[in-house]
Amino acid sequence: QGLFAPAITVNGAAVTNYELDQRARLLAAFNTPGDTAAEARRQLVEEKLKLQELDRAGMQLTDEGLETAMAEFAQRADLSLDAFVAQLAGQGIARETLRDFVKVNASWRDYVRRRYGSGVEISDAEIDAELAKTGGPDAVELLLSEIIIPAPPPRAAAAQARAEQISRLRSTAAFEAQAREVSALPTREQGGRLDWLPLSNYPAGLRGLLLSLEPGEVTPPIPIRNGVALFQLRDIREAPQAPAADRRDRLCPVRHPRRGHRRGAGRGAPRRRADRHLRRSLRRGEGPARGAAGAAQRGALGAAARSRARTGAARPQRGGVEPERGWHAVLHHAVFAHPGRGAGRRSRRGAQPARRPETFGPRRHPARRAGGAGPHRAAMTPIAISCGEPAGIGPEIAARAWERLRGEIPLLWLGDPRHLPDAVPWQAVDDAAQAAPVSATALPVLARDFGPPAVPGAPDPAHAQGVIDAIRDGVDLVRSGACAALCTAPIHKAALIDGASFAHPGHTEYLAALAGTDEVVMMLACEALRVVPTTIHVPLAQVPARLTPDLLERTIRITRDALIRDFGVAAPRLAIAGLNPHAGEDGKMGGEEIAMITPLLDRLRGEGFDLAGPMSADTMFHAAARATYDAAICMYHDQALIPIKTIDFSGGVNVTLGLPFIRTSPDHGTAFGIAGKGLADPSSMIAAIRMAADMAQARGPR
Ligand SMILES: NC(=O)c1ccc[n+]([C@@H]2O[C@H](COP(=O)([O-])OP(=O)(O)OC[C@H]3O[C@@H](n4cnc5c(N)ncnc54)[C@H](O)[C@@H]3O)[C@@H](O)[C@H]2O)c1
Ligand SMILES: N[C@H](C(=O)O)[C@H](O)COP(=O)(O)O
Repeated sequence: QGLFAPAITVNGAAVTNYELDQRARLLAAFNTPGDTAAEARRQLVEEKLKLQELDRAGMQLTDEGLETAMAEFAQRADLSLDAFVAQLAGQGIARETLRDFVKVNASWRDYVRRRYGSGVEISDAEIDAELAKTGGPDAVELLLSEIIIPAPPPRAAAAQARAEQISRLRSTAAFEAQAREVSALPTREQGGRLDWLPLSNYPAGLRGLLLSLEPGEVTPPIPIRNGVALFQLRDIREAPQAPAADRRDRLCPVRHPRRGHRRGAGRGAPRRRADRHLRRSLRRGEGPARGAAGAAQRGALGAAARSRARTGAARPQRGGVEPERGWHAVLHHAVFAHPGRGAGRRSRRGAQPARRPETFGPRRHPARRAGGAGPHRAAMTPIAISCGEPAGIGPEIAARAWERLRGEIPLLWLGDPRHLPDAVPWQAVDDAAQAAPVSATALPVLARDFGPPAVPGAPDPAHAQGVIDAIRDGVDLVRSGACAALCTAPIHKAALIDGASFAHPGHTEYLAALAGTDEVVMMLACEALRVVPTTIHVPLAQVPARLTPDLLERTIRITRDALIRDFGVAAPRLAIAGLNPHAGEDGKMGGEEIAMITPLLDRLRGEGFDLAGPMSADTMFHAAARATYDAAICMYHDQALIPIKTIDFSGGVNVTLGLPFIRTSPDHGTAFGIAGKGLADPSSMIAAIRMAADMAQARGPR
C-alpha cells in the first residue's frame, strides 16, 4: 500500500499510512510507553471523529490560535516552537504532524468548554443519547461528593462566591462540612458523599472534567439553572466486577461511535439509581446540567483509567507496562526530557497554589508555592516504602499509590514481591539508585524473601522478621541518603511480637530506637487538623504517671520546631488539651492541669511560645476552635487520634517528628477485614508519600 493510501476510513474520512507513521513517531518522541503504532491508530481514529464533530459545530481554530497553542505546547518542554519543531524534524517528524496533533486537542478543549460552559437544561433523551454513545465509561468508577447551592437570582452572586471558595478546597472533611451547610441535595446528610459509581452515570459533558480531577480536587463551580454544582473527587478506580462480555464490548466505541451499549446484568441497579438521582436533580433545575468542562487531562491514574475506558484494555499485567497516552504522555515527556522544569502537579487555577502552604503538609517547594512548575520529583531520590504486614492492606495500597504517583514521585518498595497484588507491574532493583528510572513504568522493588506466602486477613508470625527488616532497611536507606524519606505501611504489632519478639509498641518507638533517641513525637495531620499525643502507645491507666512535665515540654518544643522547619508555620500556635474532663474544672475533676500543665505553659509563654490551654478536650476540635491553632497537643493516644480519624480518616497522615530522618505513614492500620479484596482506599498512603516528598524537598538535599 502507498504511503498516502487510506489505511482506515472513519465515517468517510481517511487516515493514511503516512499519518499513522508520523503519529507513531511523534508518540515515540514523547517517550510514550507501549505499542506506539497501536496508540497512533487509536488516537487518529478518535481525532477524526472529533474533527467531524468540530466541523458540524462550525468550530475551527484560527491560524493565529493554532500558532499560539503550538507555542504553548513547545513551552512545556521549555523550548521555543522553532526549536521544538527542529528537534522533531531530527526524528523525521513533520511540523504538520505536530500541528494536527495540537489542533485537534486544543480545538476539542475549546469546544467542550464552550459547549458545556454555561447552564443549559438537559433532557432525559439527551442523557440517554450521551450515555449510549460511549461504552467505555463503564470501565471506570468514581467516588465523588456533590454539592448543589441553590442560586435563585437574588442570591446568585453570593452562591457563586461561596462556590468559588468551595472549589478551592482540597480536604474531603472541609467539603463535607460545606455540603452539610449549603447543599440542597439529599446527600447533604452524609456530607455530599456518593458511593462508587461508574463514570457512565454522569452526563457525557461532565466526564472529561471529572476525570481531570485529582483526589481531593473540586470542580470549578458548574452553573446550572437556579444553582451552582460542585463535585469533589475522592477516588477513582477501574470498575471491579465488570463482566468479561462488557470488557470486550468496550472495544466498540471507537469503531462504532454511534452504537449504544446499555450495560446489562449486575450493573443496572446502581446505574439506574444514579440516573434517577441525576434526573431528579436535573428536572428540578438543580442537577449537574453540563459541566464547565475543562478537558485538560491530568493525573496518571485518570489518564490511565481514561485510556482503559476508551480501549477496554485490561489492567496492566504483572511485569507488563501500561502505556500512558495522549496529553498525559506529552506532559510526561516535557517533565522527563527536562528535569527541573517539569509540569509538577499544577493547580487547575493557574496562578494559585494547589493548597495553602501552611495548613496541612509541609512547605511546598518555593516554585510550587508560587503555583508554578517545581522541579519534578523524578529528579529526587526515591521515597522508600516498607511493606508492612503482608496479610494486611499494605502491599495493595502501596501498589495503588504507585499507580497514582508514578509520574510524580519515584518510589522504592521494600518487601517480598509475591505479596503484591497480581496486577501491579513491578521490577526488582539492586539498589535505590535504580528506582527513579524504573518508577515511571513499574513499581521498583528491593526484594526480600519472606518465606511463606501471605493469606489476606491472616497474619503469619513467620513474616515478622521480614517486616521488621524492611523497616530497618528503609531507615538505613534514608540515613545514607539513598532514599529521601521513609513511608511505612501498617504493621500488626501482635504478629511481630509473636514471630520476632518485637520489643516496641509501634513504628514510632522502633524508629526512635534505631535513631538512638527518645525525643520523638507522633503527629497526625490532615488538611483540617494536626494532633500530637504526648503519651503514645500507653495503657490508659498508666497515662497520668507517664505524663511528666519533661515529656510534655519536649513534645511541645519538638512540635513547634517541626511546624516551623517542615510545615512552613512561621509562628506556631499550639492548643494544649487538659487531661481530665473540663480540663479539671478548677481542680474539682482532677489535679494535673493545675499542678503540672498550667505552670509549664506559663513558663513556655515566658519564652515566647504561643500556647492556649489547658483546654477542654471535648470542645477544642470543632471547626471554629480548630481555626485558632496550628496543632493540638493532647495528653494521650485516643484524645488526639479520635478527632483526626473522625474528621478525615482517608486523608490523614502519621508523621514522626524529632527523628534525624523523615518518616510518614498512613493514619490507618492493617484493615484485615478488607485485605486482598481490592477495597482498600489508598488516599492516606498517597497523602503520606506526598507529605514525605514535600518534607524532603523543603529540607533540600543533604
Ligand atoms: N502505622 C501502623 O503501623 C498502624 C496504624 C494503626 C493501626 N495499626 C495496626 O493495625 C491493626 C488493625 O487496627 P484497627 O483495626 O484498629 O484499625 P484499622 O485502621 O486497620 O481499621 C479500622 C477500620 O477502618 C477500615 N480501614 C482501614 N484502612 C482502610 C483503608 N485504607 N481503606 C478502607 N478502609 C480502611 C478497616 O477496614 C476497619 O473497618 C492493629 O494491629 C493495629 O496495631 C498499625
Ligand atoms: N497510633 C497509631 C494509629 O493508631 O494510627 C498507630 O498505632 C501507628 O503508630 P506507629 O506509627 O508508631 O506504628
